[in-house]
Amino acid sequence: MSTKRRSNGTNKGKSVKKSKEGEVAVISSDLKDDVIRNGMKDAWRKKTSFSQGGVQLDCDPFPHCMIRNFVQNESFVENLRDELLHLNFHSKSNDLYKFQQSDDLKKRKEHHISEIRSLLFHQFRSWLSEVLGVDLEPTVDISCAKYEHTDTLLCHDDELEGRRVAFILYLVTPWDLSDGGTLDLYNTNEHYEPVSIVKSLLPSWNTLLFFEVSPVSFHQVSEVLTDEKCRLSLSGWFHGLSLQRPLRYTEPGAPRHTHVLADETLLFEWVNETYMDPLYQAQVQQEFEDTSEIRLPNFLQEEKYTQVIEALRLAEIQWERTGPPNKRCYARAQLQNLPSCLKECWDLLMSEAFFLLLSNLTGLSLHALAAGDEESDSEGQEGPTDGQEGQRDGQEGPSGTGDGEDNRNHRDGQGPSSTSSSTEKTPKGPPVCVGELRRWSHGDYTLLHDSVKREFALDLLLHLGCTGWKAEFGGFTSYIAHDEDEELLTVYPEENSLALVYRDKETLKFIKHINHNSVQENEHAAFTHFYDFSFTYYE
Ligand SMILES: O=C(O)CCC(=O)C(=O)O
Ligand SMILES: [Fe+2]
Repeated sequence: MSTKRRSNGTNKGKSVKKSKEGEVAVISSDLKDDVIRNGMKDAWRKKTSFSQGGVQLDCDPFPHCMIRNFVQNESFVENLRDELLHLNFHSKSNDLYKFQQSDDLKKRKEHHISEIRSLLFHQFRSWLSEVLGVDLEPTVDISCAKYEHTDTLLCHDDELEGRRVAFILYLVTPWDLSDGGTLDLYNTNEHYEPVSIVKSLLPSWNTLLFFEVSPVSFHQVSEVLTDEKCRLSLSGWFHGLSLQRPLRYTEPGAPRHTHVLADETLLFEWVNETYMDPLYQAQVQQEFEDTSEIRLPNFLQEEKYTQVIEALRLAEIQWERTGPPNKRCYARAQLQNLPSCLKECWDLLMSEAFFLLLSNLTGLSLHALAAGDEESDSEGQEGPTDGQEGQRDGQEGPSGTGDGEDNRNHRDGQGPSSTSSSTEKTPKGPPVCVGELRRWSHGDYTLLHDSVKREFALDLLLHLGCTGWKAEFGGFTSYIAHDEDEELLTVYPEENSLALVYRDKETLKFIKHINHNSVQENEHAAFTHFYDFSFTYYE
């Protein structure tokens, strides 16, 4: 990446510096034009489209507006870009994003940065306030972001108390669709949940985009695919009275099942006999009780493992895409027409004998015959990885977290079940489980979110078809402590290895976005996706 973009080779030393420092940012003349201002006002009120000069408003799927040549003087923008590139950048990565963020720009004294800050939060804010017919506070909320190869910011709505209008000023060299990094806008369903991308905007030099932050303003920065260019931008929010937010929709939890009565021979046919030895089980249990996690390599017997892999690769499995995209994005096998061998593996994981095996391996009370069942009480157990209290979820695990540090997480922590359930005791019924057979490939992920209950649970992951998979591709399961950025445990895909993790109510998990490296660095097409059986057991 060159920082010398369109630099003027004829200017020299001191004189350049001096003229740079005196350089004033001049806002696009379109924003001083009464016809445009009135046209915009009218269109915004009616939620219709408007286009004149460099200003273009579109209200589908939610109101957003592009202003081309936002700063009139080109050289100012070039110098601003150079100034920004000299800042310190910090790598940011969690469930929702991977990118680099600059030092805080609120108080930076550099000339071009202070100039653009003042232009945005004085001149432009007053134009915006008038056009939108809303009071916008002088609060300065701005940072600089750098997205490079495999960086992304997944589906989110920007909603956070006080944010009223989001803006992004793009400072990119010519950008193509094939470079990735588009700003994708989602439509929403009757529950205000994002459904699919209906518009993709290409970033372009000196173009400012703004949109209203609302319950339906779902968007993402798609993964940057170019490894030659950097997607540089200034972005932030104008603050004002937030729009009314409807109650967040709570998904119905996937139904949980008690064990199925299956012939015990299933267990002996399928599971590596090492794990059937009571002495070995006792050792595993000891380790699990100490660490709340364990990996059991070569879990399926060789013959069964080979059959499963063949079925996964060759058989006709009906995969359905999961959503909504602000929560999850991967393929899930439909159970109705699962090939018999996979159905058998599924039955194994749900069988009474398997519940007993898990009890013996973990010391949890998943079966009446498990030792110590009477006195064991999940509420009293040390949590998996951090020993804190409280998490319960109804679906695949995660619950919301705040990211107070930089406000990029865009979750409000106000899900209907986010606080109340953490101290409640769950009435005990028989042990139950819920499971999925999933396929993971480029672009897939799960995100932390607020709308799930928190509870103690045993997670089981059996990875298949992932030989050659690298951590840098993503696709690993990350366990984190609620309300903290601290990573507690990472489960990397390992071939035919069973991972067991006992989590408490405060432990959340997500699957890291699978990036472009998974396609680019894999010579073997077979490695571009992998599978897992993902089950959760509740005492
Ligand atoms: O850079 C963009 O196009 C959008 C950035 C964004 O959505 C955010 O920072 O919240
Ligand atoms: Fe955003």
